[in-house]
Amino acid sequence: MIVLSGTIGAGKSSLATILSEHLGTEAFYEQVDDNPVLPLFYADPKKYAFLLQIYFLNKRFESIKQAMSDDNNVLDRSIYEDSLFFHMNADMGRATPQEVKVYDELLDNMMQELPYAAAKKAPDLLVHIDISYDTMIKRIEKRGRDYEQPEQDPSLVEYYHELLGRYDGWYDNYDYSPKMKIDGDKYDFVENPDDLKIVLAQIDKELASRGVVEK
Ligand SMILES: Nc1ncnc2c1ncn2[C@@H]1O[C@H](COP(=O)(O)OP(=O)(O)OP(=O)(O)O)[C@@H](O)[C@H]1O
Ligand SMILES: Nc1nc(=O)c2ncn([C@H]3C[C@H](O)[C@@H](CO)O3)c2[nH]1
Repeated sequence: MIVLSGTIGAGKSSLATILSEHLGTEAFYEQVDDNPVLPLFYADPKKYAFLLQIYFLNKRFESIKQAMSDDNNVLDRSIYEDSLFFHMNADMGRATPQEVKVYDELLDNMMQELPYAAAKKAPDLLVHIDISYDTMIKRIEKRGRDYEQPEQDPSLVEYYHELLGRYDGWYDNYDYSPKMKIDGDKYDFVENPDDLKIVLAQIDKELASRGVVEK
């Protein structure tokens, strides 16, 4: 299983579709537009941060179990990033220490079950899409989900800066599997076919060097 990581609007869903088609495998997506808790969270983060987190954790576990059935299936965000989001929100006062404790213990418990439930514990490769704040905002505007727009809620400017800052340290410390970075500012793999070729070649090279066989 290949896992994509990156901040909001980095292009994970787009790359998951492209990469799974390229490899002839299946993509597994984070539930967003049909997620009933997400709009509630953006409207009242303090009230809904914990519920949203449990929702994502449950869905992610389900996706991982399915995606792990093939080496080259593509998952469009890692379970470790869910934890990053939650701890950031908790540090912003949107979850109590008790909620954090319950979440961390539940996550730990679920991770211990993964090798049995999914036959494997870690992804074969993590592909991190790295983007700047400006790119992030452009993509969020392009996609146009109301509740994500800083124009509607100016406090999101700080939220997004904080999130991006945490992602840098997160990627540097990530050591659950082999990892690689894609420059999402430089390569417009959604609209530019030449850029897409370069990005796919970078991933193919990494997969080959890791001995993950292409279909
Ligand atoms: N490399 C790219 N070049 C140009 N546009 C892009 C690129 N990547 C993504 N986009 C556009 O940015 C928007 C967000 O992309 P996408 O939904 O793939 O992001 P995501 O990382 O899955 O976001 P989220 O974490 O919020 O689910 C979409 O409109 C998409 O078409
Ligand atoms: N609070 C919180 N915790 C998560 O684990 C999490 N994962 C994703 N998201 C939000 C970001 C995008 O708006 C949208 C799509 O990625 O969902 C999250 N929000």
